[in-house]
Amino acid sequence: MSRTHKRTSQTGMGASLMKKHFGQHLLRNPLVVKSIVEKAKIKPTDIVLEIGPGTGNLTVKLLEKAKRVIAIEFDPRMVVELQKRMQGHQYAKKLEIIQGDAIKIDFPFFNVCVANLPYNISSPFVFKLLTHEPIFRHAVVMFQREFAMRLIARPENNLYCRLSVNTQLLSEVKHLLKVAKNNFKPPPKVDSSVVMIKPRNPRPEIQFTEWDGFIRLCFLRKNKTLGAIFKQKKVLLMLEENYKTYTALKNIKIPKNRKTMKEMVLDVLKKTKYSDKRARTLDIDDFLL
Ligand SMILES: C[S@@+](CC[C@H](N)C(=O)[O-])C[C@H]1O[C@@H](n2cnc3c(N)ncnc32)[C@H](O)[C@@H]1O
Repeated sequence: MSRTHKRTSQTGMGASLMKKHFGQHLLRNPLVVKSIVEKAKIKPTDIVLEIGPGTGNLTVKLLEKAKRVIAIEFDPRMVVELQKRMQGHQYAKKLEIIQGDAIKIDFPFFNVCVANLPYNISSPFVFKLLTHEPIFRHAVVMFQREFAMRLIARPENNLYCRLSVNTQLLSEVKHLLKVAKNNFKPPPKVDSSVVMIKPRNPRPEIQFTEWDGFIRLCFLRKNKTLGAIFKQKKVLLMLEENYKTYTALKNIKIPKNRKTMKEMVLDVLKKTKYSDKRARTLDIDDFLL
């Protein structure tokens, strides 16, 4: 049933065992657990990937619906707690626990992902989901409320940012549920939200690392126009560096007659008349032009 990265199954885990840096805020309201599992729309043939099962509050409910659950848990003590809970459980055989860091481990094949996530890994986790192959059906994930709002923010909204653009480019993202902090033990400092991330299938044909580097620069100064941002030498150098790192990483040969990033970006800005626009006002399709 388990291993370390290392795959290795409600306990009364004492508060003293909770590790702050692991973001261990366990769901204590069964109604919230039920609602998350319902929203995940799991089919009996599904393989579910759960990130951060903790003591298994969500896990046991996922096991009732899925063909298999693969759970990745970083904290070895939580793994032990979960194994204890699963001893003699009717669905113990359907569960596989992998002990390790969900950000570093290659995900196994799955159809649906469910996670009450430790908030400190939200950004790298979303990035990993959005670029994951093969494309899965959807993910239902609990985030800190403000992070969730950034994922779904639209142009002109204060929270609209690089994360919103990347997420909405690669997925349909929907707010599902507000979860107040008193539903957790111990309660976190802020409220949370559950979000559905449904990857676009097929995925838009972009080179993500390069694209992300470009979007990062567009949002570098929220109140500056794109023209002003891309006039800066420093920014153009960063673009060029991004491009070189990317091509080296992917072993791509740089064509001799290629335009420099400066030429390319200034061309696009001129053609699209975006020089006077600010990134916070542009929708995904505008960036794709
Ligand atoms: C917010 S708790 C959720 C626990 C449980 N799913 C629940 O809802 O009650 C987050 C869990 O993720 C685990 N965790 C923290 N960082 C992790 C990482 N990088 N990879 C996998 N699990 C991690 C924590 O140890 C903890 O068990």
